[in-house]
Amino acid sequence: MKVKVINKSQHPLPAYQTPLSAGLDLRANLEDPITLGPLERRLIGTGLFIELPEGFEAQVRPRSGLAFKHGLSVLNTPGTVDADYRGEIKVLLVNLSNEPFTVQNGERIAQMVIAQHEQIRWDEVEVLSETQRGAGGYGSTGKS
Ligand SMILES: O=c1ccn([C@H]2C[C@H](O)[C@@H](COP(=O)(O)OP(=O)(O)OP(=O)(O)O)O2)c(=O)[nH]1
Ligand SMILES: [Mg+2]
Repeated sequence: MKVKVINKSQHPLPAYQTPLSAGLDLRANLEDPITLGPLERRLIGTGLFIELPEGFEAQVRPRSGLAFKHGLSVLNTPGTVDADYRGEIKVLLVNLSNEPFTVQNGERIAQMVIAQHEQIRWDEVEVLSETQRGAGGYGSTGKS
């Protein structure tokens, strides 16, 4: 599927790193490096603007390597980029470690997965169907 994109960043377009990758790595588009202290969060621009077809969203997710090695995550993961959004795609990065982390210009800080979704119409009723689970949740089925 083709997706319209405007690239105002200093970097190449996000690319799939392997043939079957789901995520396109997003690069920080910065004038200067940004240091995130412990528990600090920053909205980091990518310089990218996209036009998704109706029925699609882009999900902004953490990279597991950065999470594992440096405690870096995406605070609102999965971030939701709506198909009618025309602003810059941004990444809400958070440092969940005890050490400061410096984001360099061009660093791959998150990944974006394009996903299909439904829009619903409500069918408001008084009763829902009965199921084995019923209202059980939060560990109701036990551990083993
Ligand atoms: O990680 C993200 C999440 C959102 N957005 C952009 C695209 C999205 O369409 C818009 C609004 O996001 P969301 O609906 O999550 O935020 P909100 O707090 O509900 O704001 P709004 O009232 O503008 O919908 O912000 C990003 O660029 N990156
Ligand atoms: Mg919203």
